[in-house]
Amino acid sequence: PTGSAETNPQEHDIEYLTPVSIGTPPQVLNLDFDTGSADLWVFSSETSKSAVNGQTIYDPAKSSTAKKMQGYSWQIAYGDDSSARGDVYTDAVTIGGLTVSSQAVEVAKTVSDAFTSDSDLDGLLGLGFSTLNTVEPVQQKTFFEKARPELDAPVFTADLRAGAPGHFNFGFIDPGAYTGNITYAPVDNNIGWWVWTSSGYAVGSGAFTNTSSPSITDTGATLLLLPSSVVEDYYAQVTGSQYDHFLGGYTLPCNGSTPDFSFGVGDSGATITVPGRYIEYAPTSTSGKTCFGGIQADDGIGFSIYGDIALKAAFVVFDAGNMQLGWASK
Ligand SMILES: NCc1ccc(-c2ccco2)nc1
Repeated sequence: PTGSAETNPQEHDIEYLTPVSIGTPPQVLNLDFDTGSADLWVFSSETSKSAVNGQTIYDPAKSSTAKKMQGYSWQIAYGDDSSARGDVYTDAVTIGGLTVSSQAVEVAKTVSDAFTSDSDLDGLLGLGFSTLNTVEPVQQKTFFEKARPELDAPVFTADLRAGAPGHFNFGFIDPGAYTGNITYAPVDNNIGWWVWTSSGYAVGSGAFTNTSSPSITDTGATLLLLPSSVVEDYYAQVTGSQYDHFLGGYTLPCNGSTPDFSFGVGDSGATITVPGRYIEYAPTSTSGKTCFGGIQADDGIGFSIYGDIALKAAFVVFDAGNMQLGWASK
């Protein structure tokens, strides 16, 4: 079997939400597919009423296939300081025609304010390695790891688009979704993320700088976070850019003249080019003249984070069979 689901950008492409059917009869929730975590959690009938603000909830009592995992619980905190916790059920979960009959569905009892404020997001679906899963007393598998043995191929792909619907596919690589070749880099899953080594970068039409940096590919992150040396080099070539201490990041004119950013994959010279307009991430004020930069520093994290700003420019293959990450232009 395979699965193919359309994923939709929220305002400013801050996150991408994908419809997921849970239970019998199906309850459809819009989830943030996150290769940077491994919990599938949802707003639910158990979520404190004051914390629900327009989200669609999953109610296990209305599902004939829901089973409570007695004594199981979960609690998660993300890099942006958002968090959630609750109980665990198993139920049927279907994504783009692909069904896992008994998937751990983590129902939220409490969520942090940031989730309450995001009325479009009904939960997250982790696509990181299950060693990151927070369920106790026994860690649970992700949807992909549960589906993997049945898939035509042990892969899933992300095809995010700037301001337009894209796709998450499971079990196959769509040859029509990319141009040129897919270049693969080995993945080290020891810390649970999809970790690979970027080989360098170029600014605009400038020379390529060879510099290896450990990176994670994170569909649940909005921006492209890179080593400060790279970020300083990039913005030094962006007229009118500056570091805004109040905002805690670089800003630049949103005037369409921002240079592209290219990053290297593997040592065969393959690169992915992020158009400069993607790096004019979002206006910092109603005047719309200044934008917050889509490229920021990865200081203090320990590796670079290739989030949606980079992913929008590529077709990405998460190949668990060969433990490798494939990048292609599109
Ligand atoms: N990188 C995982 C992730 C995804 C979304 C969110 C989030 C917070 C408020 C709304 O959304 N936080 C963390």
